[in-house]
Amino acid sequence: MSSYRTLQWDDRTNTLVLLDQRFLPHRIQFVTCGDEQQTAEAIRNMTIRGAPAIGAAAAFGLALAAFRCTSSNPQEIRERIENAARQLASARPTAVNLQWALTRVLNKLATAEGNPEDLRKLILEEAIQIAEEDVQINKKIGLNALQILPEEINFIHHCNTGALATVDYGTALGIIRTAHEHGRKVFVFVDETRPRLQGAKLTAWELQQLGIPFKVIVDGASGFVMKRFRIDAVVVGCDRVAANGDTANKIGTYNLALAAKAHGVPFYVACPTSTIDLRITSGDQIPIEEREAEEITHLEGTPICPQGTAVFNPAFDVTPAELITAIITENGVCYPPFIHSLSGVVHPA
Ligand SMILES: CSC[C@H]1O[C@H](OP(=O)(O)O)[C@H](O)[C@@H]1O
Repeated sequence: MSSYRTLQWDDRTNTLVLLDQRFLPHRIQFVTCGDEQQTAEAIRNMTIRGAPAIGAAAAFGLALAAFRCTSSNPQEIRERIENAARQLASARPTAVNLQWALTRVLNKLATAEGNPEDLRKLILEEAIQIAEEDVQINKKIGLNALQILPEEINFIHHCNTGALATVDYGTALGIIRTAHEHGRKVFVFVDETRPRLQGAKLTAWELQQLGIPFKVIVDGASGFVMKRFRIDAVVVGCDRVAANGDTANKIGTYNLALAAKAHGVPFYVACPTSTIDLRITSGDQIPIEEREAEEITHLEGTPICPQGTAVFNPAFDVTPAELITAIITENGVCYPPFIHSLSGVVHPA
């Protein structure tokens, strides 16, 4: 059984078991996905969320499609998997890791031969490989960040980018964890991150378990925190980085970057190179997911707005490259001009 922090493949039943993040931190419960449709719905409703995590889940969703296809005709299995990839890719549009993981599995399938059992095994092995690599990549991101962080660091962090947003260990929260584990004196101001409160619910839960001191703040307090306290760095994750360094991340990141610029606080983006999309030249080309109004008008199911209130609920925003100090990847730290430094880490020599 391949078991990780956010997901595991049950090889007795050939199903995908997800830690249901919608009920954390107060309820630990799981969702079992039996096919690609259930996996796509789990990604869309944020049972599992976080760019690298949904990429890995989508890859396992293709394995589910292969195992649920009982045809003995290899071509029919290929068709089922290709249809499954389209269904999974449509679950959430912003995080490029979804497309990246699906494309990686499809490319593997394109050159494969063999009977249906061979194809099922190959796809599952590729999904497991993607998951295993993600954990190692996150640890490398953390180690690369150490070279640019001081001995004592007060962070502001946005959303959740820890083990729960990845297969394990985390990206931006992985940097915070690595600094802590390497003896740096770390403190974190945790943006609660409206409307889904990934910071207040998930990041707080992870930091408590890691024994890292923190305080939760409302998103709008970050500027005042930079004015009132010594903040050494803002560190965030991301969902898609354009070739010029413009970065899509959880809504509120752009405001945070503006406040950091105004206060001269370094603003770091952490990401695996799979989140860098060199196919697009700028952040204007990044699709921004809009989610349902209830995420804003309700809190834990209780209405907080007058009935019929209209909302604008983009799940992400785009931080322009000029507000970003550095982008920290598993292959190194990228500084402006990102148009050159990013291609160096995506295609290392
Ligand atoms: C490891 S980066 C995770 C990234 O994904 C989050 O979005 P969501 O919770 O909607 O999946 C957020 O943008 C994080 O920065």
